[in-house]
Amino acid sequence: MDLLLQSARIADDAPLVDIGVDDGLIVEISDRASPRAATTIDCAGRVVIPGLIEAHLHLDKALLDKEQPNRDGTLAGAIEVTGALKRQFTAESVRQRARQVIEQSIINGTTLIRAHPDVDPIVGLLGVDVLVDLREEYRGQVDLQIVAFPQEGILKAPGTQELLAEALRRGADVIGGCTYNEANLADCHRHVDVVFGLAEEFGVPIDMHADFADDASDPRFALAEQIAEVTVRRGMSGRVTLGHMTSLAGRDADDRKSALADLAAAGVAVVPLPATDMHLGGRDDTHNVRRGVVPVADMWAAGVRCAYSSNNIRNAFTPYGNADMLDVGLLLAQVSHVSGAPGLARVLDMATYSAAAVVGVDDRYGLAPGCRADLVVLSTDCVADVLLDRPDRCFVIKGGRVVAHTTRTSQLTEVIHA
Ligand SMILES: O=c1cc[nH]c(=O)[nH]1
Repeated sequence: MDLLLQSARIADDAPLVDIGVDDGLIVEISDRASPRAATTIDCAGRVVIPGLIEAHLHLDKALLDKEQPNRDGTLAGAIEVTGALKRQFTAESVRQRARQVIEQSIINGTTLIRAHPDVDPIVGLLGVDVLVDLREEYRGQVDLQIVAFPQEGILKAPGTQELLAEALRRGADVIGGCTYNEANLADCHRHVDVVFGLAEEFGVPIDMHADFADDASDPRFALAEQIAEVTVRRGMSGRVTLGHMTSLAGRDADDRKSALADLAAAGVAVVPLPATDMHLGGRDDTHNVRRGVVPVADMWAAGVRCAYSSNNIRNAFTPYGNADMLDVGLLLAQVSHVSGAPGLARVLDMATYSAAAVVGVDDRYGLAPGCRADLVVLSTDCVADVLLDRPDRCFVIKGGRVVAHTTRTSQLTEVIHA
């Protein structure tokens, strides 16, 4: 056996287990596995979870906030500032910033990142090319999926459709979209058609930014039902994901329920990005400022497959973040009025099992014999408290190999009484 995790907590209502790993896979979970292993980690009752999945991250645009912040805090402001900064991007600058965030992610227990590099006439395929290289460089430490993302629109930025096709030829795994950045509703519909056409031509899944606005009063930001209909008609159920979808929060309850029912029936997944959605949303509200995050309890009730993610790290879209999925999960819980063990477990599920289904790697994901050994040992002894405790990622294991560990120099902390 290559690796043995002894005395691991994988459920609060069951005894501790030993987890045996061989050849990159979990081969045994039992109350006492054979102690013969090349490497043994004594978990001493600490929680082990499957690797965290960052389902939506703009690595190419990370860490730009010191260069130029977003002056008015709006989505339009973020696109404008970043559009200007993009003109100075070089392969080296993108690589260096992306590497920093990839390594932060690994240290924080992420074992798969779905990255959305911009593809447009400003940057061309720079981000895609750099990420294709980084996908190889980090193979075995973290899996990278690459989404070709038309941030500037497709109809609005002529030449983008051809660049998207070339990105897929050069190795992008997923076709992206950005419906909200088209000039009118007809172009939004054409945008959706182009994206589905490319998905069919290249046999790839779809992951679009859509309905990113405070409310759905402008039909350009109310495409949920149309995308659900196209998904079913074009036989793409289970292969379409939509990021943001914040305008769902601004619809009245019945309308939202109906849109979510359509998305669930069509097998369309939704990924809220709470740090960005809250930061950019509600900017015109003078009182009772909106939270601007799609209500997760309604998605759960409707049966919509969902994940959450960081989206951006420290740039004009999101001037926060440490690429830490547990941090973002706690934010999502707080923003969404989620409390109690069952609710918090569902939020954690959105970063693990449900996220694995969203990005299409759920076949051998999890804590069971036969699953890939992508695991995180946390400095807490209670599964229900994983989000609340903000635990250290003591060991991060990718494909059965320890790829990061955090060692506290002192475990002793105490209050000094007068
Ligand atoms: O369109 C968007 C929205 C959020 N973050 C981005 O990078 N792009």
